[in-house]
Amino acid sequence: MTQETPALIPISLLTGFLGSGKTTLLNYLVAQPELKDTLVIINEFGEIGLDHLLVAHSQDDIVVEMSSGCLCCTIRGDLKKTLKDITWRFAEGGKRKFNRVIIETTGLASPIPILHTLMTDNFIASKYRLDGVITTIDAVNGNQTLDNHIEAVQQAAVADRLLLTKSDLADAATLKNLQARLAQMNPSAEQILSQQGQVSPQKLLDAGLFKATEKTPDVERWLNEESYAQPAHDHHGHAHGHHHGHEHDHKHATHSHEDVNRHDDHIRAFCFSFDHPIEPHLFDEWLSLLVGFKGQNILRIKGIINLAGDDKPTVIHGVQHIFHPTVTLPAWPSEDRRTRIVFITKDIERSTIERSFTAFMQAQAIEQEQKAQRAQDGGKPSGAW
Ligand SMILES: Nc1nc2c(ncn2[C@@H]2O[C@H](COP(=O)(O)OP(=O)(O)OP(=O)(O)O)[C@@H](O)[C@H]2O)c(=O)[nH]1
Repeated sequence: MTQETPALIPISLLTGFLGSGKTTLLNYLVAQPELKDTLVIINEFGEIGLDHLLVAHSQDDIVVEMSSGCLCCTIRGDLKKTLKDITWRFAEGGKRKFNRVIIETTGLASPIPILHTLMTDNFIASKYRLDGVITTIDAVNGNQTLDNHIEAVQQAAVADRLLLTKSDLADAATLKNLQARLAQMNPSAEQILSQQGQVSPQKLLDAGLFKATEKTPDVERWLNEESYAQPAHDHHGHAHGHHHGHEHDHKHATHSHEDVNRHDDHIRAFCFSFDHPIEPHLFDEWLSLLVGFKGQNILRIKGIINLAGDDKPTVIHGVQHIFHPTVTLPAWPSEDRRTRIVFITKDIERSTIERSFTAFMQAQAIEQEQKAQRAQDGGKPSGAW
């Protein structure tokens, strides 16, 4: 299924733990000329709409307050309704007044349910596309927050951009430690340092497959598979895996409390490549099985797939068991026709996924051999049965 998505309104999801600088960032961003046509949707938590006032103050006609409480719990209906309403509430003379949306989520929750809503709701998909997830991490308290809150780990793991805030306050060693830790958890997300929310909007926006201004998707940048390590090559037809976050790293973790079982010690980030085209039905079966059994623990999966019988690449993008509708790209972005899939998982080792993939690819090899044999036999019954 081909999707020409550039006309859809990009949505950036802004997440980050309590006090990590989301509002400060938003206040800066909405004042930038590049974002003058941006509508901000803010989740209110608690009775005092401080965030709302702050942002409303800077650009009061573009803020929608979602006041029904925690975005995570009430998201599906509310977010859908809000995204529907704003297309006419913020229109003039039949023309929409915004061309981009930022949703700020509450700092206490995992952004995953929101991602699911954005990826799967038919109405939302007909008008909007997910541009990317921006996660703010407090450079001073980030390490501690990651230690103590699984939500913060989830926020970092699903990010496309990691904005390290308060870098003016952090000492160099703490910052370095945090950066290394985040790179291990989510190698492909670009890390950007900021002070008082100041950051070039271009660094945060257009983080998805499509850019607002260009028709051709930038799949290489989106997948950023190189960040997962250099390919070790073999030609034996199984998956080549590259990974971050193996046991070795635990022992040498730059963490002062060896007894603390850090949430992100459970996170793995790795990449597979596969040289040969894959039979579509086997790929579907493999993915369904994997997601069926392990979906909860797959924080993010992105890939470009070479399906047998199709000269165009297929792009997959999932968060847990929920997948964005498959996109077929108009062409391969380069000469490299390998299937490449990147994973960020919790409590799933690379070897588990590699084994399951290899098993399916062995099934494919057998299937192909049988097909070739049948062709050679000229369709004669084999007599074996
Ligand atoms: N020194 C310094 N302070 C910052 C920076 N960014 C944010 N702050 C301060 O940190 C505090 C929290 O920032 P907010 O922007 O309110 O954080 P938030 O993520 O919106 O917080 P919640 O809405 O509670 O989740 C505020 O007092 C900010 O002024 C920064 O880069 N440097």
